[in-house]
Amino acid sequence: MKVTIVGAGNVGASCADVISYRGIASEVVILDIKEGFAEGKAMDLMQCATNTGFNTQITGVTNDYSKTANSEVVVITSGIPRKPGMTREELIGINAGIVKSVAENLLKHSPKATFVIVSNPMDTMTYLAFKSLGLPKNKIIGMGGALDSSRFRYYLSKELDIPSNDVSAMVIGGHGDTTMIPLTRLASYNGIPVSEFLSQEKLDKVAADTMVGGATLTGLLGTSAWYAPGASVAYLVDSILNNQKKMIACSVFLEGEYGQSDICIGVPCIIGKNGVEKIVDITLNADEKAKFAKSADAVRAMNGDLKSILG
Ligand SMILES: NC(=O)C1=CN([C@@H]2O[C@H](COP(=O)(O)OP(=O)(O)OC[C@H]3O[C@@H](n4cnc5c(N)ncnc54)[C@H](O)[C@@H]3O)[C@@H](O)[C@H]2O)C=CC1
Ligand SMILES: O=C([O-])CC(=O)C(=O)O
Repeated sequence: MKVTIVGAGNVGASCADVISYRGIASEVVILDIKEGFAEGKAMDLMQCATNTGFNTQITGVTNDYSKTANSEVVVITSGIPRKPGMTREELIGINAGIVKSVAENLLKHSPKATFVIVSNPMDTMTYLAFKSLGLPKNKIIGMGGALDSSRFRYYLSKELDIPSNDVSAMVIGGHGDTTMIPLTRLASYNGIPVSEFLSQEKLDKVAADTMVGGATLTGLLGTSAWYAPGASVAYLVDSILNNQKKMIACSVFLEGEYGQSDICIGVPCIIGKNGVEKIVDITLNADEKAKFAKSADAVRAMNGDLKSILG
């Protein structure tokens, strides 16, 4: 099973690391535009093989798309990350052109691949990929919800003083500081609603911390996060390649679900060998519905900036 990751930077390399370490794919190709960079990352990662015990073959290439041929999954992390004080949306000017050309090159060599879009602003980059590639909607998946949900579970677990894996919780909506919707009402501690254990004030603080989780890390690190993003992409790729049919919040093209159309935004999806196997259209309460509509308005406004690039 072959996976290509474009962008050998922080997120791309971290993703390749988790995919190989966990044996998710037999072959990983990392491609970057910077001469020698992907080759160097691949060599460094391959030199982990004997000490961590993996058998995945990792190859690095400089802009040679022929080496990506017949990948089952392609991951796009190429583009610039934000710096402290910036929003993800500010990256659109540079990243849109990069994502479009990278996606088109990948498609030429792997026409059957499922595309996973990571570059920010992710929902708009996913919409761009969907509109420019002409692939069926199940083949284009934006990664953001898996990461945001893991941060939500982290913040809840800290507040509850329990292991993260005992928390079940999901974030839907846009992958932006103000557009994410942590579904607090549905979050549970081993099946028991978290509202049984935490005050509304504490739950509101957890939701607010989750929404700015990426910005908090960008402030601390000087660039955006990579370990949890890389692991979240690997988790998604695992569900595709190994047909796990996990339910994961992903940015996907909607046609009426959640009252929205002609937009890519985060909703719960069943992810398997066909990419998006199913969109899980749950009933939101009035407050959640209003938040979702507002989030979609913001994402749609950002998509409007693609007019010149989509023609
Ligand atoms: N959706 C999500 O949840 C997350 C998204 N991101 C986004 O992922 C992107 C990458 O972040 P990092 O890895 O931290 O950045 P980075 O700067 O470490 O790596 C980006 C890599 O892309 C390469 N690149 C640029 N243009 C290219 C092209 N045309 N073809 C091939 N490679 C190209 C660069 O040379 C660089 O190595 C950013 O846009 C960031 O905002 C980051 C974390 C989470
Ligand atoms: O915060 C950023 O810019 C990168 C990202 O999307 C995340 O870590 O959630």
